[in-house]
Amino acid sequence: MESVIVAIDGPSGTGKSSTSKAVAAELGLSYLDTGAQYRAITWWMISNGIDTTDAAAIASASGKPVIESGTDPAAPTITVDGADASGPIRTQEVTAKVSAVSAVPEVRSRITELQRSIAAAAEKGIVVEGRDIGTTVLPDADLKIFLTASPEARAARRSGELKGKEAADLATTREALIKRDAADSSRKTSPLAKADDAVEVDTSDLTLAQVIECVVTLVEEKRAVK
Ligand SMILES: Nc1ncnc2c1ncn2[C@@H]1O[C@H](COP(=O)(O)OP(=O)(O)OP(=O)(O)O)[C@@H](O)[C@H]1O
Ligand SMILES: Nc1ccn([C@@H]2O[C@H](COP(=O)(O)O)[C@@H](O)[C@H]2O)c(=O)n1
Repeated sequence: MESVIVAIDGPSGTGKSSTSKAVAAELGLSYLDTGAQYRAITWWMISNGIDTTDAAAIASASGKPVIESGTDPAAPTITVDGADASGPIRTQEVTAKVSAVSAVPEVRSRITELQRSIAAAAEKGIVVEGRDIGTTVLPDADLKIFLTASPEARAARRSGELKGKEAADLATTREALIKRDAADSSRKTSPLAKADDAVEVDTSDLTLAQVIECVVTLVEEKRAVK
């Protein structure tokens, strides 16, 4: 079977990671979480005392960390300078600072190059999820999906996920999602945006299983005409 490249973009909490992992596993493809890479570089900046509001300092340090992503959808990995970063990149501090770090053009060009090389090395194909995959990273992807969902649905999903850990109330979670999306959509360099040729799927009233089935069908249709 021919290799296939699938780009899945959308705002925070729309189901990109869950859907992408499941679709890749079902179709025998690799999987890349590009948000984890931006979180990893943000974590490195914080750990190394770099002021995440200082774009010049971030730009000059952006080439230093070595970030590696494992692309098995059953067990994706992320390391920074050889150390497992999968836990530390999910803290609220990293979530609050990642939009500022990922807006710096030098960070984006470095991470974009890394993403393209990972996609090119995926022999059977890959599902890559993020914010600018269809518009900038892989504009020639075979299939582009843009997932959306209402802020209410997304906040409810996130609150359920955080229960008992760093849980916040629904309204606070909703505001935080909206704020992060606004920052990601308004940055100058490759903002969060739907590619003109992307298929938009509103997941607000769909179960995760329904979204996965929808995307698998779209990939199979593309493969059939390749
Ligand atoms: N269609 C759905 N129905 C109900 N819950 C869902 C659905 N899709 C995803 N979820 C749940 O919502 C939460 C967020 O999903 P996920 O992490 O996949 O979103 P995301 O778009 O990758 O978010 P982010 O960009 O913030 O990483 C998870 O707990 C996931 O299980
Ligand atoms: N292609 C991408 C992917 C992510 N980002 C930035 O990373 C943040 C975290 O992403 P998650 O998917 O893990 O929530 C996101 O808010 C963006 O700031 C990006 O810029 N481009």
